[in-house]
Amino acid sequence: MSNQTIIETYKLAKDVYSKYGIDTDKVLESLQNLSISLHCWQADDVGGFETKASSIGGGIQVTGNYPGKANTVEEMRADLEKVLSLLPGNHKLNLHAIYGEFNGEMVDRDQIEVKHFQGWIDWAKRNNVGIDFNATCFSHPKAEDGFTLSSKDEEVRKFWIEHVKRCREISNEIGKQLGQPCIHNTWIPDGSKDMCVDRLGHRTLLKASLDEIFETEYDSKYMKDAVESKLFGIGSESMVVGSYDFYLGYAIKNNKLICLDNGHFHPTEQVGDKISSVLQFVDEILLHMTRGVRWDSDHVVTLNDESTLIAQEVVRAGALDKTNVGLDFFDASINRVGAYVTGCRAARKAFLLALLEPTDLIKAHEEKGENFERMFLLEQAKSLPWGAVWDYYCLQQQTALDSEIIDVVQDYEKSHLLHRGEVLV
Ligand SMILES: C[C@H](O)[C@H](O)[C@@H](O)C(=O)CO
Ligand SMILES: [Mn+2]
Repeated sequence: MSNQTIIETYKLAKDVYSKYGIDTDKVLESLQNLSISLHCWQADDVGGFETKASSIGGGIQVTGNYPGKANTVEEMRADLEKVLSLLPGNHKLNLHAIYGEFNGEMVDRDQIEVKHFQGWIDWAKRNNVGIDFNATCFSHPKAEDGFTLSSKDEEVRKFWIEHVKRCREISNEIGKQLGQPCIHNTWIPDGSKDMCVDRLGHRTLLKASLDEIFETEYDSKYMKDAVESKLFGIGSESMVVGSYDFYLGYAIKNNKLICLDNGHFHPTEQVGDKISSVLQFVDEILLHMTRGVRWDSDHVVTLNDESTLIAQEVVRAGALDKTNVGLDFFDASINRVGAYVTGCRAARKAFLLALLEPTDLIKAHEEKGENFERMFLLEQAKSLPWGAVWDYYCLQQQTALDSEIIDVVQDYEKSHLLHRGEVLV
């Protein structure tokens, strides 16, 4: 499609939306202000750059051995730069602590420092992105029995407390250097495969660990804390210490962000439905947008009912400025750059659709009890010409159109990904 056709089609779409009271130019401004945090771990199957790499643990699993995994920090940065070039809008990079540059040194998790992440901070400046950060409390010998911050082994618990404290300190420094808040998210794998009778004991220990970790207060200009719950993991099917009840209570009481990962709930629960509830009690939320498929919480995001409802509920609540959008998926069975591009573009499309929704009109019907009319308009909104608005946005942002993505990703696969070492699973 020529640029001229895209512009003309956009004008027609703009006209259609204006009849529903929607100003598409304003919508695109809001969409541009939405920053999406791109998780680094899709590039290398949650491997990281520690010298003594442990295999992935903590109840998460990556399946597949598609060629082209990023094996070095340079390869990962090249992939991320390629991905960013194919995404419209603003972004952050979401780093895990295992992605430091340790230069062949064995640096254990309780020893990490800002200097190990300086290369990423400089890279972020060059690429005009912010950074978010995560303690890595899994894939480590001291996490092998399934407990970290809630461990009854005091030495193990102290080790992980020190790790998370250091991660918060690093996050604060990242925020200072980049001049924007770095969200530090705490997710731990702790849980039990089978019936655990001392749930109270483990949860009491987790609370005590978090209280100790959060004793140091940082300026929210530079760093903010989030806590992430989970329903179950592989090997923690019967009890997860950091459950939703636990962390929602903790976040409300201690003024932390609650991280809502939509792969971490029962499949019939809707994270979209939780947003207007939790926002009554917490100032901000962190989203981990993902796609749960049966037992797996981490398939690539698509524009499905779930991602759509999440975005709609954020926008309907007027809560874009209270919502930090992150992605969380890892699929090693397909081209990883393609996975990023699909997932991130789908997440942004969900927000575009939500911003284009004629919510005031629909609400007016709802308030009159006209529920057929509400349902019909919601259906109609699905086929309004939002694709024309998306294409125009991509053009405006000087990034590839959907129709160009497959070729670009295939070219990169041929020129870069296929020349990398074999992925051994
Ligand atoms: C690697 C991430 O920290 C991890 O996916 C976490 O956010 C999670 O969702 C665990 O299931
Ligand atoms: Mn997550």
